[in-house]
Amino acid sequence: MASGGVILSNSFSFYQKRIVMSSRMQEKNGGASIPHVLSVAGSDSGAGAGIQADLKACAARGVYCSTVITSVTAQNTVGVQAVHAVPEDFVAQQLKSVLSDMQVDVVKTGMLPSVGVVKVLLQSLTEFSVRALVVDPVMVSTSGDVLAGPSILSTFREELLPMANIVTPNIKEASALLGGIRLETVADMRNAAELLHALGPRNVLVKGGDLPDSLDAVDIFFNGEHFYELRSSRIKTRNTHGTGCTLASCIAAELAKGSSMLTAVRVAKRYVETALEYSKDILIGNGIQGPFDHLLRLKSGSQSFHRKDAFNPSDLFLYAVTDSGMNKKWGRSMVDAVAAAIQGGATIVQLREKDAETRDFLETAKSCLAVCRSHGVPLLINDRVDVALASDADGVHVGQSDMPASVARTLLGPEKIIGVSCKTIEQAQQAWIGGADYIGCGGVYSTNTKANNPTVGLDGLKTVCSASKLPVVAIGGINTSNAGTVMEMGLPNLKGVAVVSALFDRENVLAETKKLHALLMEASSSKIQ
Ligand SMILES: Cc1ncc(COP(=O)(O)OP(=O)(O)O)c(N)n1
Ligand SMILES: Cc1nc(C(=O)O)sc1CCOP(=O)(O)O
Ligand SMILES: [Mg+2]
Repeated sequence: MASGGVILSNSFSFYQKRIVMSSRMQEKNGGASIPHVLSVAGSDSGAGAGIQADLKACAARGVYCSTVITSVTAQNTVGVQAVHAVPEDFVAQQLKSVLSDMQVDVVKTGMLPSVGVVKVLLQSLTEFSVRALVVDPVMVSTSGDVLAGPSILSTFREELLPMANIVTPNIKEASALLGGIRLETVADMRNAAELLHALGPRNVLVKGGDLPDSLDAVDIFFNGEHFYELRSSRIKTRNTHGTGCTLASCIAAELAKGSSMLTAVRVAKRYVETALEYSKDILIGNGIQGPFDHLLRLKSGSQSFHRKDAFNPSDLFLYAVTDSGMNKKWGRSMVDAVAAAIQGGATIVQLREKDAETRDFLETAKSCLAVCRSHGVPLLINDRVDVALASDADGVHVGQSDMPASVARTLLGPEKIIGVSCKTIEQAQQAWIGGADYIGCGGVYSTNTKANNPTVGLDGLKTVCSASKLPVVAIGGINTSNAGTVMEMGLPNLKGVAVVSALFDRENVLAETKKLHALLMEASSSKIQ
């Protein structure tokens, strides 16, 4: 790991490269790589927090979790009765055993009970590279018991935080890390986030759950450039033991899957909120603070947790955008057209129904969603956030004159996919700030499908791709004669092409999609060589 932390890019190239690099080994072993978090934390015998919470949170998010135990606590819903620190050289041995054998994507830290343990961890991170370090600076348990003494503060400040991609203190921890400053308002939290950021972590999340007099739980996320006030409703429950560990583990899990930092934080907050709501009435233990149930999705049947988890940018590879006029012209239903495109190799579908009545659009969306879900292909809705919400589609695509991405994000929540059309660097930057997952850039060539659409050309595409912090899909006049040219340019962040007429203004959607898919595969393999 480079000093100053691991650069966690918003592009997924490192992750994808790692998969490619390890694929030979997997082929040999006949297996597939899965995202991997290593939790370096203490054990909680009551299993609400610590290593046990981390294991459950990662399992719930579909990520493998290995563990290095720094301390064993005798603990229940009443409090911490005893702490037994694991000897530092044995912590070092555990780190070596895991990191020398397994490809860990993200390390997440919890209870680090001594300066020696922090040093051992830092030493391991210089020897074995990982993609990101998530630091939950655990100092005091939710029951008020001290888990790491004041002697450790300077090591946290001077050595651990500069290595972190994100640090996630609550109000008390932020205050302790900053020499005991008072944190009583959201403005104080912003100030604390800025001061903590100056210590070196790339991102800071100050958790305001303990802030007095607020109806919502407000957390401040600061990435060194922008502040985000992330609000979630305060759930009335005694079952909040382990929320900090769970949030940090979930952030680590989402990062391991390839999410951007802001998306990881948003998804993690939503997951914790949902888990608290789901478990608010369960009764475990007789103390004042109980654990919650991390594995709700195994029981709830909730659709939102069954969707393929985070957005995968490689889904943009062959993006089929429908047009009802074209399908009518060729005498087929929207569902048949979508099914044929998926069979031909489309990796994501957008319903672009400009003239549909709302009720018809909703019914079509539900039918198409059933087809898409059965093939694991995401379905997005063009323009209509209401239809996306009502149909439980996987997200929306919005343009510059549609609903802003930030508003769509608020309405749809962190787990849905949001795409934004961008022709300029400024629009791409705004899409990223607004919480979009990808951008569509065009018209690359002139098109008859969208009236009065300015063409940006290959140069405009190159400019936007080079500056974008988000994955890009090219659109506009793309067909089997020019898709190869677009992809062979090897533009940064360009993940694929979006097409309307080249698939749907044709007699045989299946054959045309297959042709385009084969061509894209060829173009991307020639790009790798
Ligand atoms: C993938 C993708 N990129 C761009 C667009 C265009 O969206 P917008 O600018 O909102 O124009 P309309 O499609 O609404 O006419 C898109 N739909 N998909
Ligand atoms: C819907 C859309 N958006 C564009 C943009 O430039 O943002 S171009 C376009 C139409 C693309 O259709 P075809 O593949 O038939 O050219
Ligand atoms: Mg639009």
